[in-house]
Amino acid sequence: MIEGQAKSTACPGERPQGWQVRMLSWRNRVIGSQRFQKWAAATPFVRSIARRRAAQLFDLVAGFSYSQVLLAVVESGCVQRLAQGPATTAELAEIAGLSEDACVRLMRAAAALGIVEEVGLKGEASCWMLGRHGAALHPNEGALAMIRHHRLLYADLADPLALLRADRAEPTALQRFWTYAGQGCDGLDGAGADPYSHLMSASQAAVSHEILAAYDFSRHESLLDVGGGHGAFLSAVGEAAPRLRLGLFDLPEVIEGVPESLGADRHPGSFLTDDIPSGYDCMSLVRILHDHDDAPALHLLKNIRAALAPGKTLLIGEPLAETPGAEAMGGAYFGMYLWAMGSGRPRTVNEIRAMLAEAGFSASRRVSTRQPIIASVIVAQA
Ligand SMILES: C[S@@+](CC[C@H](N)C(=O)[O-])C[C@H]1O[C@@H](n2cnc3c(N)ncnc32)[C@H](O)[C@@H]1O
Repeated sequence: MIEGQAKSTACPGERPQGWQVRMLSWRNRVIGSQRFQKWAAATPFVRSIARRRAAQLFDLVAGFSYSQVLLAVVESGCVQRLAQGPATTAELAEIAGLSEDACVRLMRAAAALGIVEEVGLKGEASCWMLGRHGAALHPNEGALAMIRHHRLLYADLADPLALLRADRAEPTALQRFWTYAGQGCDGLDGAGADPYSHLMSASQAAVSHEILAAYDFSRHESLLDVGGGHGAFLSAVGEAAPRLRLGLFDLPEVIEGVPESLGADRHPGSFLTDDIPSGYDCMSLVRILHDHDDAPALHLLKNIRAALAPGKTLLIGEPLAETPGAEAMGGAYFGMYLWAMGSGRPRTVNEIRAMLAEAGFSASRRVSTRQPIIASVIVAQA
């Protein structure tokens, strides 16, 4: 489904000003007052709102602990074992290398988060199966890979103020992982690209699913995926549109790992220092633009514009900042992740459209996706 107009995302000028700011200040004074809090807790109907808000605030305070419970049940192999059916505490304790006491503590924590559920089986003291979140999670290899990968982000965020005060001048765990990040055009180093290329391939299925449900590539003759990694996105597009001629542009070290079976033309190079090859009527940037600060991101868009004939198409697919209903994903998750990575920022749809116009694209529009928390799509015409 294609929207004619980009959905409006607040620009700084559209944010609350003047009397609205005074109203918000009044609201904050009321919410923060002990008298109001006591009144809200004691008043029927308002009480249920107050409880919900208190629970949300508690989740904010304790969320880091929830994420570590998730890491423990995934890394221990318990989620994968429970995907095959219920298991006893004794069996899970053995798989996880834990005492039964520790295992019960972990499982109860995971049950409270909806990852597992405690069930009664005849003759067993305690037995467990997957909960709602565990059931959704276990077949999602990409999400499981990201949960493990988050060890690095967790380490970088151990002292969040120190991370921010370093102003990206100190090396971080994430910067060492994403070897191309934070090095600018001159010091670019794709060596050691295998770990991130595998992580990207593992987490690509959900992204290509969203993009392919939103956009029909069979209207094109050829597609160059810029920053295409090991070709997971191209492979999914190739299945959906078998007549499309495929090309993949990425750093030479990454291109080496592209399987022959992909059947795509390979173009090794850096989109920051080399020209993008021409001769394609569509190009894609999937989870690329947000990796780069504004100057290199604009350079990349200009580079692509120069390689596309007038009227030809660029598709950008990535999660966006200020996505309604998924604001925390953009500002709080990607904002901090990309800061720690040393390069890039999440952008709103309007920020990307403004950059596309500056790069010389004649038109752009947002295409709705079913799960914008995974990927949004912007399509531009050269
Ligand atoms: C976050 S990954 C996304 C990979 C893929 N598009 C996906 O969604 O799975 C970023 C990709 O951009 C590539 N990349 C980073 N800097 C690059 C550059 N200067 N030139 C070409 N490719 C680059 C990386 O090697 C990596 O494959």
